Amino acid sequence: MRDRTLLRVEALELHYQTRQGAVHAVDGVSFDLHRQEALVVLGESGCGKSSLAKALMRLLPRNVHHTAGRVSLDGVDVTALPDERFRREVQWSRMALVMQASMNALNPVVRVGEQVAEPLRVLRGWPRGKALARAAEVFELVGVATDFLARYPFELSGGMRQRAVLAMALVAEPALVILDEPTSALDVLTQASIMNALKRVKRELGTSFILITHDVATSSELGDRVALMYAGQFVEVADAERFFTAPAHPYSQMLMASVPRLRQRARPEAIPGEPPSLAAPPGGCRYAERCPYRFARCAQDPPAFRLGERHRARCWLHADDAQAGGSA
Ligand SMILES: Nc1ncnc2c1ncn2[C@@H]1O[C@H](COP(=O)(O)OP(=O)(O)OP(=O)(O)O)[C@@H](O)[C@H]1O
Repeated sequence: MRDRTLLRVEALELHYQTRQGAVHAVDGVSFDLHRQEALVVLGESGCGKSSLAKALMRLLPRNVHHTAGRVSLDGVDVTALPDERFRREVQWSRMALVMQASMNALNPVVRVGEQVAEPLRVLRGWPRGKALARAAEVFELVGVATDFLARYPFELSGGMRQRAVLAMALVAEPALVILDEPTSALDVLTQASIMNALKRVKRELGTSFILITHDVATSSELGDRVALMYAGQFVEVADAERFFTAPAHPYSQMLMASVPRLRQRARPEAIPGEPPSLAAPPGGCRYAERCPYRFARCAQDPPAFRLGERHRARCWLHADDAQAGGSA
């Protein structure tokens, strides 16, 4: 039987060089992603979500200070591949990224259909007609009428442009698509309809997704699993249902309490304080400063304790509940 695990990430690090010193944007992130599974990476602005996407895709800016860790796709360690092979065999063809605000990055003078078909021409060398025919199919899958293929980006609404960008990422049928804030610039109805289109893609093409967002409502739409990121680290990874109903980490609990609900008497709570600077992250637990349960042990860096099947929380409060196999 084929292994269910599509992606395995172990101790991934990405630090940037800045005038203030090294910024620890991704600092020891580990997780697994199964085939046809959607993992939501949730976190406040600046916690390192986009950097994680860039590290996975190896789209690194020039001021990288240090990278480390291991990324395996389909059981193959892709971190070991030289850049040229990674670009040829992995980037975009097996693992694609829809970057933040990419709907504004479509080429204004090229018809949308040509742009959606381009990955097939470049990556697979398909002739124009065949690539356009496939682009039309993917267009329909993400909810765009095929006559839009002949239009220019300025003739499309924001929602349609975002779907075109999704179609471009999906057209070569990568096993994994990373979506960085794919709907944050759109109105709620358009957001909902794009989320529905993504669910259809997941079902029909069997694609796995990593959905990056700061919005809890968006995350609950598509996510099978949730990873909560704080100051460059994953503080909790759990099944979505577990995360939304019984989160284990104090930060996850505060985050859930800060989400306004329709039938709620008590006012949603804001989380006091601010995340630490990633240029000088504190030793010990990075959330300790803001945590109401802080105790002496939090001065040491907590490992990710294993609380159940594929459930981990990086918090000393769970040291005693951790299952055999302990931290990981
Ligand atoms: N090229 C870079 N050089 C230096 N620092 C960077 C660079 N890119 C990002 N950072 C810093 O790294 C940290 C993480 O940034 P990142 O964009 O990954 O966070 P994010 O969670 O995606 O935030 P947002 O939701 O606002 O996009 C921030 O402190 C940011 O200022």
